[in-house]
Amino acid sequence: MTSRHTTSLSLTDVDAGYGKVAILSRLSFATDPGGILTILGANGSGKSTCLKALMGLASLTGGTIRLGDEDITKMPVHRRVSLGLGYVPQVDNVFGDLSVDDNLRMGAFLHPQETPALREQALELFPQLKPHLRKAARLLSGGERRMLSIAQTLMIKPRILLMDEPSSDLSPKLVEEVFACITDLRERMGIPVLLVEQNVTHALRIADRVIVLAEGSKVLDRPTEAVTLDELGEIFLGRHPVTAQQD
Ligand SMILES: Nc1ncnc2c1ncn2[C@@H]1O[C@H](COP(=O)(O)OP(=O)(O)OP(=O)(O)O)[C@@H](O)[C@H]1O
Repeated sequence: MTSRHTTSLSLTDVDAGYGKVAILSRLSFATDPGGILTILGANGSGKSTCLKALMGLASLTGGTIRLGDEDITKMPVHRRVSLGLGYVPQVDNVFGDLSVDDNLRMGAFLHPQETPALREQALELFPQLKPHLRKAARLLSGGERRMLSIAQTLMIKPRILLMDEPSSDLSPKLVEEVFACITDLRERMGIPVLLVEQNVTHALRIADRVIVLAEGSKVLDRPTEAVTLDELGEIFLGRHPVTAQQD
């Protein structure tokens, strides 16, 4: 693991939402260097909003966000990206009419001289893309497009990856493949991952730590081995006492 990836991304007492609609309430946590932290919660609990707040895509009405020692609370999205926040949104962000290769090359806009090396590294992690390099991205399968979306984000040399439901709308086989890729990129590149997921079983299998949100607030924050599926089920159904501390 390189020192690039030891940076922590942290939120302190963050209130955020959309215009006047408040969604997140006094949310605080920090990522662990090189680990996979998963954010779980029922539909509408604020998981995606949390990633959007970190990227500057939701409105913050309170609190601070830091990347390492740097206060990024008021930074525009493009500066957060240039500092190394890699965001893979839930909806594919690939350019359908461009070839797979051009999509990858465009991802390297921050490091144009390093395009060939970054491209090679991305294709090593996602060999499934190699036979399709000349194909328009819209012709890829859902799973291949998801992989291209992750590979394209890797081209910015992220210090941390924020992934919003990478398994959504994929067949069970493709879900396995995407999760294997996430584990692989953590192991081979040491990039910390903040993973929002609906697929609780898979997320628990690969994550080092789990945060659960309910109605925009953190109600659980623990190492994965200290979390049970029964307990999560109770929280999702709203029948569990609030235990926000990391214990
Ligand atoms: N652009 C928006 N404007 C207003 N409200 C929004 C907007 N986007 C999301 N919301 C609302 O914010 C709340 C939290 O949504 P969010 O997408 O963060 O939840 P989530 O936990 O990721 O849900 P899911 O698992 O269903 O994707 C929901 O009530 C949603 O309707």
